[in-house]
Amino acid sequence: MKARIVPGSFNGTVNIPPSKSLTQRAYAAALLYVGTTLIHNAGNSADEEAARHMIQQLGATVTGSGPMVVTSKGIAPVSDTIDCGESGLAARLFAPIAALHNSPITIAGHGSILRRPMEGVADILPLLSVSLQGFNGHIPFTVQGPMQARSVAVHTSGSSQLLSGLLFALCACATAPITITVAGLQSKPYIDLTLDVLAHFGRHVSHDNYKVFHIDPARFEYAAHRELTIEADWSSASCMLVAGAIAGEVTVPNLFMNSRQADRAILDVLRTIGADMDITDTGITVRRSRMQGFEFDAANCPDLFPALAALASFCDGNSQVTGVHRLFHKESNRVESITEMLWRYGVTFSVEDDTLYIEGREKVQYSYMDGYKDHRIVMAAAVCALRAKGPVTISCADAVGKSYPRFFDDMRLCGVACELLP
Ligand SMILES: O=C(O)C1=C[C@@H](OP(=O)(O)O)[C@@H](O)[C@H](O)C1
Ligand SMILES: C=C(OP(=O)(O)O)C(=O)O
Repeated sequence: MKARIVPGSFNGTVNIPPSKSLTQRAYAAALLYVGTTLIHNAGNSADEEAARHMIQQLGATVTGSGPMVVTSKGIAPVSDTIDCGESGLAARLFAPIAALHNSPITIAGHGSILRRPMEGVADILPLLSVSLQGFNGHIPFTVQGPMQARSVAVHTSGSSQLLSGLLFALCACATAPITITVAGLQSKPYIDLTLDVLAHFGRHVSHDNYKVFHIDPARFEYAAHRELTIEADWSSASCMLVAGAIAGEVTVPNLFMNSRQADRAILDVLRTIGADMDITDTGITVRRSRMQGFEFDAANCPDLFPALAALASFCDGNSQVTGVHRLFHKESNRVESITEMLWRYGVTFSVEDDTLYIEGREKVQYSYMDGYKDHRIVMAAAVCALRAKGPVTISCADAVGKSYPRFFDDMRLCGVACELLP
């Protein structure tokens, strides 16, 4: 599917969907801890639905059309394959979790996840007595436990997601104190989210400055009342806030300002560049204004890169976004997809070492955009289109379903003339 967007103003109120990172973690926790868990405001993007199906394949019952009611007796697989869809987090979260069980379970998926490296899996899981079959560095592969909890050392420079999976799995099977020693951790806020969800379920894990994580079952508490509400998604919000900042006025009522989500950092960027912004009890409003070029290190919030590239394209002067090395193994190679987007829009940019340099301008060229089958590229390209010199067509527009299925509906609600074409 393609999206054809006519440039124009973006004005309105947008209710941002639930955080997919938190929804996926909530499903993992609800599976692991025996009993019933109520998840309010769970998201329904493709990645969240993949996580929901995975816990069902691992034996949980999920019912409910409002709050999700998850009932679990622990891991009791009803299938020998669990399917992560295209979700990197679901693959890396549920591979160690599936390995808690003694039957062979294959982690399958489709699309871009088949190319994304599953770094650490072959180094770590066998040390925990998990056997691996058919592992060639990528999905699909088969794990067979039961995992034996032991202290391990993990190198995580590519992705933090396997560490999240290990934290969930080791908290579920540790019977004595153990440690996970971590080198090269990036995307630290995502580990904070993991620790927050574990703590919500009574599994308190401490760490020494993200280098050594201490899991001590003596510190665990029984979480009798298990209910949690998923915050709105700052990653999805970042695109809408940038759209307001460059093309009109947007109000987002449902964001949690003290969130620990990585992409809440968009707020710091908007403040730094002098965006016209009000934050009140009822939400955050951002209006189009002149904004200064900025310098920002996005290594810990890599999903912000596409939206930041869109924002920088309309700031005065030059901007620098560091952390390019975090972009190679996402749904697309985002160094390639972001720079191609900038190039097609006629924006002057360069990549030097780990930094993307962008020179802002008043308007961008209109063009045919390759969405790279990557939700964040499609959304960033759609936002830039608001300030193009003519209509823009973006391929693979349906990719937005991975995190923000209503993205184009919300654009239309904000007055954007946007057509979806086969
Ligand atoms: O744990 C998570 O929810 C995520 C962690 C990040 O990945 P990396 O740890 O691979 O950077 C992020 O890019 C991804 O979209 C979601
Ligand atoms: C990279 C992303 O997700 P994941 O790694 O979970 O597929 C993303 O949402 O941008």
